[in-house]
Amino acid sequence: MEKLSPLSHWPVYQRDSLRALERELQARSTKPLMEQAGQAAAQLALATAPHARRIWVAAGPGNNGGDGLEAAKHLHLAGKEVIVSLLLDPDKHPADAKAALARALQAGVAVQNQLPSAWLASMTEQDLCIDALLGIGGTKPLNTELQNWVNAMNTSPAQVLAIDIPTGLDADSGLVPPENLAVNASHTLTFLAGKPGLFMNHGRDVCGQIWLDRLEGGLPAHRTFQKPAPQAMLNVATTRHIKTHASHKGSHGDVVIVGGALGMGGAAVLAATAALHAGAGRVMVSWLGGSANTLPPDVMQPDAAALELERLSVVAGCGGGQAIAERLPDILQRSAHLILDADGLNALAADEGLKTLLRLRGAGKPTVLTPHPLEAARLLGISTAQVQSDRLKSAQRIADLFSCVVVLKGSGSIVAAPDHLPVINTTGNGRLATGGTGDVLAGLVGARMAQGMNAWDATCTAVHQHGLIADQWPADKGLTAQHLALQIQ
Ligand SMILES: NC(=O)C1=CN([C@@H]2O[C@H](COP(=O)(O)OP(=O)(O)OC[C@H]3O[C@@H](n4cnc5c(N)ncnc54)[C@H](O)[C@@H]3O)[C@@H](O)[C@H]2O)[C@@H](O)CC1
Ligand SMILES: Nc1ncnc2c1ncn2[C@@H]1O[C@H](COP(=O)(O)OP(=O)(O)O)[C@@H](O)[C@H]1O
Ligand SMILES: [K+]
Repeated sequence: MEKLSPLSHWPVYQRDSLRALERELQARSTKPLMEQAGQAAAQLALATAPHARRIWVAAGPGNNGGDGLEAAKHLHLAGKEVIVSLLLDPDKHPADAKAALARALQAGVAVQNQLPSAWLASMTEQDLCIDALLGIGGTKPLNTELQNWVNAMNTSPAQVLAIDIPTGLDADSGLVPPENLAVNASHTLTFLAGKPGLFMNHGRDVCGQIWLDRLEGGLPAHRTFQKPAPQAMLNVATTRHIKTHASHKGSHGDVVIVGGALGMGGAAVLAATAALHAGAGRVMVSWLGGSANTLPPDVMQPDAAALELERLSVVAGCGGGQAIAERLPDILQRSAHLILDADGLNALAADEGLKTLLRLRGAGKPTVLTPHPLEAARLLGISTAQVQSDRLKSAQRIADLFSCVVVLKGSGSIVAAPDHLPVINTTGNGRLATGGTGDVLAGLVGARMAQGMNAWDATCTAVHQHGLIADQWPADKGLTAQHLALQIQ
């Protein structure tokens, strides 16, 4: 069993591929997967709620419920006071879950078909609820009974361990539909591989600490098998730019921020500060009508005409307003490396000519696009809700459309590029949802590219580091974009 950490490099599968993986693994495993899953859940329950006296297992009608029944059996045998509430649909009860029910009953587990309300009312914080209602088969809104059971878990003082995914959360999208509700878990033990929904949108809020058991314990040691391809990977190993002794400022690359229209100078300052602290050799701002007297003295302010874009990492669009559109044809054609952010992306979305120029840049002049969901929606000509309902696909579509590296920002940032498996970044949190943190990210990507990283590595590394700084931020100190930029190393 593995605990999710910023370094976890787990494969991530959507529902259909998970089913295929499950079939392949089940066919080769000497031990039924459900038995392994139930045992792992019981083990985690005992480790995370060691003083639990009472354990309530809410079990659903499918195989997720079967996992819960297996766990209940082990916990009962470990001496815990266990009640299983089983929402049974006898006609549809899968064979594995039926067998798990028989084993639990035989072991003496108390199984009933309703909420043990009085018993639940006397649970304490040390006790435990196990959510085995729905797993990856939960695709429809919860019916009233399921909602009542989820409510009982969410209002209990006891901890909640969700099996596979918290009930109510969509495994693929990470969304909880507005008319729905989801289990609010303290821990989630997921099986086989990561599911995209655990790491994005509402998933980040309802999963608590995430754990993975790949259920490979029953594979004969000498047998390997070709797994179906995952849809994404979590994180990638990050690299640091080391400044050698025998280097000078010219060795670490030059970044220019083209941004800061009148009244929006702060965005350019933030991007420049980030690039500076990330260790770029020289950082410049080319103003788009604004100016800021808060610009660090180490940042240069050259004339636009004097910029040698052909040898620069250009971060364009931060606080760019309408003015960026005029500069973009030149920037798109000449910049050595380009990071297009904010109003630069809005200008691109509105102009077919700019889109053509972007496509013409090709691989020789690498480009990174850093849209948030609304900017992504404009680029794709769809709604923000459509982007959020399949963040992996949306990021990949933009990457393929423009042959660029793309970061789709937000809860669970995605990095995508043509011919790459997308990466879901697991660092970062809601404290980043404050004005200007996106400008900081754009400046950081610019610095990493200036320092010689390719666009993919630079972007993955920057997104990871940006989120990690936010995760390590002191709980009693407000996070602002400016202070975030100052923390970059
Ligand atoms: N078959 C196996 O041996 C294994 C199964 N596993 C578990 O099995 C889960 C998937 O099992 P299933 O495919 O049976 O799916 P689930 O157990 O997630 O749910 C399917 C059942 O719930 C019902 N349902 C779905 N949404 C509902 C709603 N809104 N209101 C009322 N009923 C609803 C469906 O009609 C169906 O009966 C995984 O998430 C995982 O927990 C894993 O342990 C791996 C091994
Ligand atoms: N809920 C969240 N969880 C994790 N990261 C977030 C969240 N909200 C925003 N972020 C991150 O904060 C940054 C915000 O960028 P952006 O939306 O462009 O804001 P701005 O334009 O104000 O700089 C992005 O890196 C994004 O991924
Ligand atoms: K569940």
